[in-house]
Amino acid sequence: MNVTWLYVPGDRPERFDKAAASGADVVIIDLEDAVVPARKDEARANAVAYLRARRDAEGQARVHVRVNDLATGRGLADLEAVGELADAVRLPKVESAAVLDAVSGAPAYALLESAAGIVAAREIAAHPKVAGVALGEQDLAAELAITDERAMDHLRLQVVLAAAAAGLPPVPMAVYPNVKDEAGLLASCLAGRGLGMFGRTAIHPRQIPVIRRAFRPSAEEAARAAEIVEAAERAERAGLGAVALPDGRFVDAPIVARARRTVALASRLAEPEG
Ligand SMILES: CC(C)(COP(=O)(O)OP(=O)(O)OC[C@H]1O[C@@H](n2cnc3c(N)ncnc32)[C@H](O)[C@@H]1OP(=O)(O)O)[C@@H](O)C(=O)NCCC(=O)NCCSC(=O)C[C@H](O)C(=O)O
Ligand SMILES: [Mg+2]
Repeated sequence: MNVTWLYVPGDRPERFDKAAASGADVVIIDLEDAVVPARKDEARANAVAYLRARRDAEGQARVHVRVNDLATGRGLADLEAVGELADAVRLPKVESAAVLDAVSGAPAYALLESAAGIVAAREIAAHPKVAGVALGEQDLAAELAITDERAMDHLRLQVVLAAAAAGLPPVPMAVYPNVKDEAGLLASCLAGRGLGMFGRTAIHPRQIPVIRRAFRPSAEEAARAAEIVEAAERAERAGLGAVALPDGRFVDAPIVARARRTVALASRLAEPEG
């Protein structure tokens, strides 16, 4: 399961390899808002050249491309150019499921970045071409004049629900816009984790380890989960579906399922020793 995605502007090809070596699970070459209109053709050509030249190697980051808005000719031309080469495409400013009918080729991730997009989240998430959804919080905050994090939490939860109801993977958090505020990034990731979000897109390589730390179960959480799994296995051998731990905590099927996920995640995100 991916935890970190790193954006790199399509007109900075000298940074593509740095992004791939950053430790991010996925690199997103951006052709949209990080690129000024005058450089968009060049950015698309850079993305195509990079994708054609890359060699799949063990441990290599996957490469996604954020194309321009599919409601524009430029977005459709981006899709035509990179759709068969990228591991996935990210579609900005999706506001209705209808626009997704144009998608072919790589799996598509829909970005909900406007009031209309949030309102249509359920139908967008349920579209068969959609492999996942995420928010675009900078665009949302600008459109809705949001300055209170609690307001953003309401929007996040709507997308979390739409994704879960459609059977999509958990929703990753949107970019944290200050590349020097690591404490703020960590606190924000922990808050998003509490809303059921998982993983985060980054805009700078230094954000990657902070995001991994935030979504890695703590040693205490991992130990508690392992204890639950062991108790469940003992209960199963005794023919019991529900038991209480010595400290009074109740354990049944959904609690065990969650604990198993935590154990697996702790192992997947374990820091290398030394
Ligand atoms: C934010 C940046 C413009 C900062 O760039 P800069 O000031 O040049 O960074 P540094 O001097 O700290 O760079 C240090 C070294 O790190 C490399 N670097 C920096 N950023 C990246 C990157 N993204 N990928 C790869 N490598 C990177 C530099 O090359 C330096 O390396 P070295 O010279 O060897 O020391 C910049 O980080 C940046 O452009 N970030 C990405 C911006 C972007 O793509 N934005 C689009 C996504 S945002 C979004 O999606 C919002 C959403 O739509 C919404 O609505 O919410
Ligand atoms: Mg945006």
